[in-house]
Amino acid sequence: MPIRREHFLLSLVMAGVMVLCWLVFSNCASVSLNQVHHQVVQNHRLQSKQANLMEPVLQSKQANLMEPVLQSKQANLMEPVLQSKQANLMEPVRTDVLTVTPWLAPVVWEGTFDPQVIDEAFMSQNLTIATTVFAVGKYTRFLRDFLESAEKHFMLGLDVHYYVFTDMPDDVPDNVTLGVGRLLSIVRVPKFDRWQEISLRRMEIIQTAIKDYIHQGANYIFCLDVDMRFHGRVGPEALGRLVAAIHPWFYMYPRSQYPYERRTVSKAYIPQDQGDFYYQANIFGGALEDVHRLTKTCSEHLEVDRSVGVEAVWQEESHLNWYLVRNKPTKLLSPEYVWDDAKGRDAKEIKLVRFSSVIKNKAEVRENL
Ligand SMILES: CC(=O)N[C@H]1[C@@H](OP(=O)(O)OP(=O)(O)OC[C@H]2O[C@@H](n3ccc(=O)[nH]c3=O)[C@H](O)[C@@H]2O)O[C@H](CO)[C@H](O)[C@@H]1O
Ligand SMILES: [Mn+2]
Repeated sequence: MPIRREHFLLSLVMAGVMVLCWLVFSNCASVSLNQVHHQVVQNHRLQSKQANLMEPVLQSKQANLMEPVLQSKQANLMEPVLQSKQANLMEPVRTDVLTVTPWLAPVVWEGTFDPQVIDEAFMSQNLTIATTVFAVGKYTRFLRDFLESAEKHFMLGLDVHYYVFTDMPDDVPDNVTLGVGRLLSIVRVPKFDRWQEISLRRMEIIQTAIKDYIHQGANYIFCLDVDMRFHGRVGPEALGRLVAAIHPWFYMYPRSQYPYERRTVSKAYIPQDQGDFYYQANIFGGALEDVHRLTKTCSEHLEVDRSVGVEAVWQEESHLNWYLVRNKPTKLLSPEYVWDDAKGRDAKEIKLVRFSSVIKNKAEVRENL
């Protein structure tokens, strides 16, 4: 019996050892399973964060990794920057002349603008500038110099469409080389008996032309005399909604001495105490709509004057001045843009003559002198 008892005890100890072993083993297994599970979760988390790795967002930004970082940031240096050369803009360049009107329109003088900044601002806009010029009767002789000098200085880099109004299309020079993007159309017009009539009828013809065909193919229009020559840049700095030029003979005078129409019977009448500047009709322009309104109003007023037998003292120029008292130009051109060769080159405020009237023998070229 004692032997059986020993066997029983031995079996009990072995069973205990086995249970212990099982417990130890099962505990180890569960630890390692937990660890695996944990790793899987961790891996899953990492992968989910990197789900977009296949999209080359970061890589494309770093495509030029071999290039120094600063250079890649400066890649845009090659693009034009609208940067004035003048480091301190608070120092006025011109102190000898008026550069802004009381209604805050700029007056364009040499030094008041940076040609490069202006060109960069306008060149990308694909602008077309319609340009009217009348050459009636003997005035066709001025066309060659006018056109050749315009091709050297007028709105270079922009598209220009010249409209030459003439009674003698055969006298329009056909061998003036026009630059790329520049066109010339000849429009036949009647010749009136008096030079004054030829000059003032331009308002009516221009307003009809803008309405009928010019407005379709242009952004701006300039209306120019033909007995003129370009000597210097007349570029997009001259563009604006309504642009007029200050007459070279009157800019130093007080307004009471301007040669406005002073007879109340004329529609161009301006009282002694009114008016800003005296503008010359040799060059005016602007947006098509604004110049259309100007030429239409002036031609209607010229017609009213005609009906009562009145002709303003300086014909269409008097009516232009009347209109501009009530409709202020948004940009004014200094007399650099409408000089007169008869005034010489001594005026110290004129740093650059850009466009000027040539000296002509009026008795010879005009119809009724
Ligand atoms: C200094 C002076 O006197 N200036 C006045 C004079 O300018 P202008 O002496 O500049 O007038 P102008 O003889 O140049 O005539 C104006 C423009 O009309 C055209 N044209 C004129 C006549 C002609 O037979 N054929 C022809 O084609 C041509 O485009 C010419 O450029 O007359 C203008 C017209 O009223 C203005 O009154 C000006 O202020
Ligand atoms: Mn003229």
